[in-house]
Amino acid sequence: MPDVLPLTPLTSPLDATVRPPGSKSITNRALICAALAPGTSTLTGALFADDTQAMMGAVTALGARIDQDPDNRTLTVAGIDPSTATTAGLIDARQSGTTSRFILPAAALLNTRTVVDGTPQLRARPFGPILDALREVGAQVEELGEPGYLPAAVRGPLHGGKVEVSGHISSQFLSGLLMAAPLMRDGLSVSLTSPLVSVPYVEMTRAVMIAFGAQVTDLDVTAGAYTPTAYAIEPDASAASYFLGAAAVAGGRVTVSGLGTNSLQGDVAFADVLAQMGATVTRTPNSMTVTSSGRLHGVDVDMADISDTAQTLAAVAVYADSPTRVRGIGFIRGKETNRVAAVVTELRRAGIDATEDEDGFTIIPGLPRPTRFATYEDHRMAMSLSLLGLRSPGIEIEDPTCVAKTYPNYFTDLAALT
Ligand SMILES: O=C(O)C1=C[C@@H](OP(=O)(O)O)[C@@H](O)[C@H](O)C1
Ligand SMILES: C=C(OP(=O)(O)O)C(=O)O
Repeated sequence: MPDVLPLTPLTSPLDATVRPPGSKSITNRALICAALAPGTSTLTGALFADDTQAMMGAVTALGARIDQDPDNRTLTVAGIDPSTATTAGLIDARQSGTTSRFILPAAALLNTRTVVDGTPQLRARPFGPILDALREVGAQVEELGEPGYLPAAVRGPLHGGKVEVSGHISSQFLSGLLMAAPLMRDGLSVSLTSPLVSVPYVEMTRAVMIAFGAQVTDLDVTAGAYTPTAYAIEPDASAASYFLGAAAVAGGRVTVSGLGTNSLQGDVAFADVLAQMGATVTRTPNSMTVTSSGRLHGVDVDMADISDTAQTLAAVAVYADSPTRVRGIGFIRGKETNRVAAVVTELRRAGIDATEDEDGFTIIPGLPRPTRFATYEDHRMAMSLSLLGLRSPGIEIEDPTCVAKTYPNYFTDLAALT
């Protein structure tokens, strides 16, 4: 992959079927549950990318053993008994929010000290709420850098019981606590101290936990154990947004296979936003299709539940016939980069009238000029802005390999669409 990737606009409408790689969020949840289930679990359809390699390294550090079979997208996991396991002592969560926020409570189940750290990008993201909650449930927590940030050390065991956690910064704190909770002495009952963002991810957490034999109702988890399980992981719905967005931008039809009406992922609702913009969306139990003439209307939409697709929408909105306002996503300023500022800055450099709002952004459609887009070490900046290259000449993507965080073959799969 070159340092800068030039893109060539399509000359005819799309007519393609694509199956994105496995869901990052489901893979990393299944890895946690499998690692905490004494015995052998098999995960099929798994994602092989930087974020899931980070999680594999993390659970391995806690004593789980993983056999990777990338050709068959399968992981075989031999889980641990946290009451007797010992840790390798240091976990590098790399750039991965899910790995870091999910492994902290899991590591804190063990009666030995684990340090969790990550890249400078991850060190800049918030951890205060989960570190405070872990103290409340019995962990010894050391904040080794800035208070409320990585690196941090944790040591258990955890008595569990009642705990409060905020919901407005990230749902990952809650998901991480819930997944460790069956192994806490008293189980766990969580109260939220602020409104929850990314709600569908918590529903996903419960679904994966239940598949591995946990007892969880709403935010209450009963003490018990995980059961080793054979678990099938569906394709990544956030990744699918780029291909569905491609159909909207370039016109034509794109079908995403493996993501149907019963998906665990909230991000499948991105297709409904495209429908509001004028595209046609059809779903079957095992696929979704977007068909578009390329003529789109702007929308006013709250994306607090599906914020990983907000940048995708920003790219699509450039080609609508009226402005698009995205609300409810102020918290994405704390993701891989400040995503509100980054997307607005890059679209403005392309001559598009985009503005930052307190809780999101507004995009006034226009004709993008040839632009070399910066990507801020954010896979979603690269994948979203690539959609402009399908319709407008002279679009280039800097540092295209940053997509390796969740989708190493993205640009190959994008090229294969045509
Ligand atoms: O739980 C998860 O798997 C995720 C939750 C979301 O994060 P927040 O809860 O921080 O919004 C999402 O952006 C992230 O990509 C994956
Ligand atoms: C926010 C993201 O990832 P994470 O929080 O898991 O690092 C993402 O994949 O867009």
